[in-house]
Amino acid sequence: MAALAATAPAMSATSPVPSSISLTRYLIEEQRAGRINPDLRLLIEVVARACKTISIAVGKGALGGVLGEAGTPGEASMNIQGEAQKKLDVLSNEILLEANAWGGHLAGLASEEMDTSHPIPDVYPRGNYLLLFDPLDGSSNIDVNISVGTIFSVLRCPDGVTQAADKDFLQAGTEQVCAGYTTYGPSTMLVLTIGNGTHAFTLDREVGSFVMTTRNMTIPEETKEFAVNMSNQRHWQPPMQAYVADLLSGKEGPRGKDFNMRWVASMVADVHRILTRGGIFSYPLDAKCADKGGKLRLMYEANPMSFLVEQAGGAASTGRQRMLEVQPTGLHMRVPVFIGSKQEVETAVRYHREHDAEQA
Ligand SMILES: O=P(O)(O)OC[C@H]1O[C@](O)(COP(=O)(O)O)[C@@H](O)[C@@H]1O
Repeated sequence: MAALAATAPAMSATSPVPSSISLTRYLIEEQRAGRINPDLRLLIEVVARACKTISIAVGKGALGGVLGEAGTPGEASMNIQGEAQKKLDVLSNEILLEANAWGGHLAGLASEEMDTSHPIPDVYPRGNYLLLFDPLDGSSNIDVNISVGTIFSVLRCPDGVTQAADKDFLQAGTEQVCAGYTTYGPSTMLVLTIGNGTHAFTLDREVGSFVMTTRNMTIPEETKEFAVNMSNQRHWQPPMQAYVADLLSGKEGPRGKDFNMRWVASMVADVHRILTRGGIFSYPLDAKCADKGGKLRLMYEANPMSFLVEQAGGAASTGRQRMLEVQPTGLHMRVPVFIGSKQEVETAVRYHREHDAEQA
């Protein structure tokens, strides 16, 4: 499947789901339709199974002794991002590495929690795909029992490469063949795209399998709901200041309507809300993260979420460029993020464009 065109599939309204279409049945039907091959189907099944294991660990919480910081008292364990790792960050990472090492579908893995890409041990067969993941997104919410999640993205390994190196992962988001996230909240849900719409599956804990609960998630083009960490406002650039000031000025202001705000501080939870009922999520460039190019990671967070949102009729941008067309310069590259209802993302982009034109 060549680079993703800029258009999502013809949007059919969110379709009611006949009873009990399991993830396995959905993937087999997609394979029969020639939209995925057996290797990618099995890779998705392996990732889903790892997420079930993570869901059990997250669900145990303090009873499982998995809350709190990793490392030893007084010596936190830090990741490549310079962040103190939580026990569940480390455990989720290990679960995903172990589950995907021996499957034979991968030529390499890359994790938000690891400095460099992870080779497939020589003892195991290798495959043609590259898997990238944020093993546990929303870490700051783990110990306070708020939804967290796992985010993943699949790329093809360049031809002729059997053991992938970091450079082989540096492909634009348009090259993704699959993306998804699992959110560990009141229920555990897997949201997935292989480039044929975005679909939601809920974990049936009795049966132990993911069952489709929404086919063709569709994001309303317009919204009255925005998500941003307002406490960063003083650090924002002028176009972001102007955009949010107009949002907050309500129906008396230039936007002519009242907006409501939500901020879970777990990207998976905020984006899941947007995929379910619309909205815009933004983590703009601000003075605190300007030296890094942004707060959120392109490869593990922005790209997979952008593929899912575009496939649901939404849009995703850095504020100045379509997210999926950004050329990665490193595994841990960070970007500003505007994602969600199409017209609202286009409006946020327009504030940046007009500001840049005035500065030119
Ligand atoms: O702490 P802040 O500034 O509200 O940022 C919250 C954002 O950071 C994140 O937690 C970053 O992700 P990680 O937890 O994977 O580091 C996002 O999930 C969330 O949207």
